[in-house]
Amino acid sequence: MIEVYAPASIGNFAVGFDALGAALAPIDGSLLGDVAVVSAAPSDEFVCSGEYAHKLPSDPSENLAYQCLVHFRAHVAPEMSSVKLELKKNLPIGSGLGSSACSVVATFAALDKFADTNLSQVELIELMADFEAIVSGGRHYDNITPCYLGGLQLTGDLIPDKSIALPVDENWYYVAAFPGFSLNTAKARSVLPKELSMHAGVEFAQRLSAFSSLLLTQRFDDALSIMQDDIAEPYRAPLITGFSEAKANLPALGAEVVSISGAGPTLFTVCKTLEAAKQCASWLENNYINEQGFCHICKLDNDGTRQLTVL
Ligand SMILES: Nc1ncnc2c1ncn2[C@@H]1O[C@H](COP(=O)(O)OP(=O)(O)OP(=O)(O)O)[C@@H](O)[C@H]1O
Ligand SMILES: N[C@@H](CCO)C(=O)O
Repeated sequence: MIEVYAPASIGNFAVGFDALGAALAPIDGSLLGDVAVVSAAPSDEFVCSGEYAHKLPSDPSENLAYQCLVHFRAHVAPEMSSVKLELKKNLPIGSGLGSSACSVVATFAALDKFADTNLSQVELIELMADFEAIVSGGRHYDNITPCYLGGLQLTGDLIPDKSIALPVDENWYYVAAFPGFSLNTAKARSVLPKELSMHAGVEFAQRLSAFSSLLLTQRFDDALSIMQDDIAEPYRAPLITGFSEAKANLPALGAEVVSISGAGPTLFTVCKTLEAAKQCASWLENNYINEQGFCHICKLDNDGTRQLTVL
């Protein structure tokens, strides 16, 4: 039996729309992500379990994880024996935490291990991106690659090996708050302008390249000073109840950055101290999340997708 865990991720990471993503690890040691379990079976079987399984279509053919199994058998490992695939759906749907990416990455990584196909990093990333695009309203790598590789990833189709890891200040904390309602990624992409002005495009390129260079030269405070989302946030903030209020209140509590995680509605902050992170988490728990929501103080998950057990 192969059991693989795939962590939640923050797509865009404020300055890198569709181009930056960061994997999250709650500091309390809990796992924030999906798990795929693959084991030999007399015939193919799919089970979806976990806290959010009931939010997914009951028909296996509509579940991305099962679709990955069908594709893998047809196009990657036709000789693979029959398997039981269990997806433990531990991330909320439409959360802004890379939920569909977690299911896809965990499933393909588990199948690659089980079938001993030893796909390359690029082969796996391309497979994963193909499937995540089915439901996300566009092909983007900024959940897939941080989820798979861990850390903060500068990622895209034109990038060598599809992704480059960037360093961050290891002292940074990330508070991720899922408010308890969903926002469909495809809907959140539909409200974005189809084109950028020359000025906006140049400024986006300047901001992203400067941010990346400042991280690579360990100028972390300077990187934080330009970490803002001028591309998606202005159009998506109105879709997220409470976001503007959080953005107005959290800096006074020590949030260096407040931005939308991926396509939302989860928001995240970057804090330099644990005390500031705790203050922000407390405010968010009292003002941003409902009874279905949650808030985690995190560090980056530098391990990415990994096996939990091999039996
Ligand atoms: N295993 C799966 N995990 C997540 N979504 C799935 C899965 N299988 C099918 N879906 C469908 O894909 C769509 C996911 O849409 P969307 O991309 O908005 O959310 P998400 O990927 O779950 O969240 P996130 O904003 O964190 O990326 C939903 O309609 C959901 O029903
Ligand atoms: N980068 C994509 C998805 C991130 O989760 C978006 O913002 O639509």
